[in-house]
Amino acid sequence: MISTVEGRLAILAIFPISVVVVTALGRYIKNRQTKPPLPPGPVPIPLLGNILSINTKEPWLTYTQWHAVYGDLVFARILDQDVVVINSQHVAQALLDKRSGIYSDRPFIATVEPCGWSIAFAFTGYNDEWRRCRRIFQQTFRPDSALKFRPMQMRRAREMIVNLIDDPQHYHSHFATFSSSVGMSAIYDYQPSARDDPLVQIMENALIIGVQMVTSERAALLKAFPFLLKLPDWCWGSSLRRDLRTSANRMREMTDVPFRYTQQHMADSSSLGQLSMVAENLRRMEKQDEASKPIRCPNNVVYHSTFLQTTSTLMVFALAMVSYPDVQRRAQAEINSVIGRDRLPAFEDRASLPYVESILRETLRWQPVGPLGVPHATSSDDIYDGYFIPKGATVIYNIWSHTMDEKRYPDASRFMPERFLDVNGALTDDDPAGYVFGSGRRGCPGRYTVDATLWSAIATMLATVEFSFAKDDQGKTIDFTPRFATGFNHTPVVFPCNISPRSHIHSELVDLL
Ligand code: HEM
Repeated sequence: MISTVEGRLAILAIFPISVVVVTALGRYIKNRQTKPPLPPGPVPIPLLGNILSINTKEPWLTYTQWHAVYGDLVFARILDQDVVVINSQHVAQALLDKRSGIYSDRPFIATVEPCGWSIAFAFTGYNDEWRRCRRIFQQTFRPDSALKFRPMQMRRAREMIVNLIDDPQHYHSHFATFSSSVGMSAIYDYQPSARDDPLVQIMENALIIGVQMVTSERAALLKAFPFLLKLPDWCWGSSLRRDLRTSANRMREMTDVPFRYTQQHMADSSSLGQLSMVAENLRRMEKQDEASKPIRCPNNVVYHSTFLQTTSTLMVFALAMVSYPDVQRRAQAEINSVIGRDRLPAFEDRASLPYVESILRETLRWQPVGPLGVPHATSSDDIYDGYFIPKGATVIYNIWSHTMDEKRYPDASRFMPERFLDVNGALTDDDPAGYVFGSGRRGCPGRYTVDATLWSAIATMLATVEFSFAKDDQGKTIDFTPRFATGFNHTPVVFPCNISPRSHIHSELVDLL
């Protein structure tokens, strides 16, 4: 009898359980039927996802291999994070540009806050704070407004030549001084000294460590194992925490010191600060009585971008000139025939120097300094080309895969500016600026400024100096294999290089620089 009652209870219990199971099963089947599949990609392993198959030092190489196997849109997992890799310019335009309302957020990067980069608006989510910062930035750096920097950019480029001729061995340092002096002038109206400037050093020290910390792969590690932030200094594995702390302190210094400089100099002189971004905005805010926070936020990233990206691009240029002397000779011949030898290139000559222009394009393509740009994130679910892209996915734009696309750029690992010229020597429509600066609403707002900065430096260097392989004490060429520092940036490590003034650059001309 008892067993019959239990049996009836069991039958009664089975009913609600079956309802739950059937409903869940129904939902699962419905989801499978209504939700399209995720984009193709490598099979993840439990908990770790695909992290073990990613080259964490140069992830763009892995993503480019995936491109060959899975196509233009690849889905992967880094630990518990959904990741979508965009491998074609066409897909980047379709998603980052045309659907920018969905694709303009930034992912949570666990290292950004602890390493002091949260004030950099490049990492801010797609929100009102970002809009405010971006507006401030655009007011100073939009194409027509950026024109005002041109005389300063050219002046700085010529100063760099004097340094290069004077002290060629430290060419990297002169590139860095040039890049930061353009940035410091544009942001703070600060004029760094030609060498060992204290503010430039503060900036360099802060960035060098920060860029290693904010890569998606390192951030995923901290997100998955947040206890790494709590480890005591003596414990194995605490180096991440120590590096983050050092970075945060240096970032604070890097934000405050030059900002105070501009405030001080605006107070001392009414003429100073007229052209810089901070000064322009301080003035605007004095009138509008706004809080000062939005002024500060874009500064760090401008430092980062002008300093690291510009310096890295000039390093790529120097590497190309040493490795491909024919290219250098052809560019110098163009400059000689268009400008002559008695004066230096000016922005007005730009349109008449297509080969120099093609060198700038090839420099951006050959070794892109930001091969993965800055990651985006989706703010809602999306369906593209029959594939489901979930809300909250990190979206990585793999710029490297375009630059190395053998169909578009045959012999892609070779530095070949001619690929951007047609049979008549005129520039083609293919300009890597269309992808190396990212895409959509978060695309690089500094691109017009940096385009002029790079052109002024490259054209002036080609007109005045000669890059060649360095020689040892016995006069033998020092051969080397290029090495690259990686992290957020991809930048050539300093290599042996000889820089000498071109034969017609005599001392009087140098004095005129
Ligand atoms: C060769 C030099 C440079 C390269 C290759 C470069 C490239 C990029 C890329 C790929 C992005 C991410 C775009 C995206 O999310 O889709 C970016 C963002 C950004 N860049 Fe640049 N950049 C360079 C120089 C500069 C300069 C000189 C400035 C400042 C004057 C600058 C300011 C910024 C800012 C503020 C952002 C963040 C935009 C946002 O999140 O809304 N960049 N840059």
